[in-house]
Amino acid sequence: MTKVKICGVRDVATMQLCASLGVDWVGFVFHPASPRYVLPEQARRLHESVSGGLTPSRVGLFVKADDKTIEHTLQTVPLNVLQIYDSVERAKEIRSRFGLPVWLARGMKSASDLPVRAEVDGYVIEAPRQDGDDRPGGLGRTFDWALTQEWKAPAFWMLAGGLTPSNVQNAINASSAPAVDVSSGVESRVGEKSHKLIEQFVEKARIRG
Ligand SMILES: O=C(O)c1ccccc1NCC(=O)[C@H](O)[C@H](O)COP(=O)(O)O
Repeated sequence: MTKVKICGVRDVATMQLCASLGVDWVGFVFHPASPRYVLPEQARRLHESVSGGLTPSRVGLFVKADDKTIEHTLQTVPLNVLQIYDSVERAKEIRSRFGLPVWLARGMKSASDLPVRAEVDGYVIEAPRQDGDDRPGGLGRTFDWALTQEWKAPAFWMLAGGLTPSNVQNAINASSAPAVDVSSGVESRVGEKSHKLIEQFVEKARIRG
């Protein structure tokens, strides 16, 4: 079954919905410029609101964050994975310093942007940045999913960027992605998750193509 990550979770009700649906990962955005930003203390409260049962793994998103920021975050909320918007070298450094799996986000302009060696634990394969973007992800923008169809992925990866309940099945079929990641496509407005859209997305993503 295709795995699902719901990114940009900011409120208890959405966290609890993700847990009840058996979502595989939730993403907390620790990038202050994001409309989905959460403080580490908020993320801890979200985590505590579902702990005890079967809970989604917690992915922390960091954009060019320094060690101090990551350290403070990890002291406040237990994370399972660090999703990094930075260089391969910095991603490796973070992995060895904090001892947690690191996923590196990669924007796809062409198939040559696809990683050929496993430099980190996983890749979030998404749309490329464009001039004027105020953040590196969570922009609801797609790319050509067929780029990954024949790719021999060297490590775990997930497909991200512009996915919605309406296109996620096509996206999985076209890309052969083992996991999908969504934020904007399950929101009623930027930063506000829609429970109905999350339920629809999870259901569609799990249908075998
Ligand atoms: O969501 C943000 O505002 C954000 C800010 C900085 C770095 C990453 C951010 N989001 C990444 C994601 O939510 C997902 O990994 C992915 O890009 C899916 O985004 P979307 O196209 O909105 O579904």
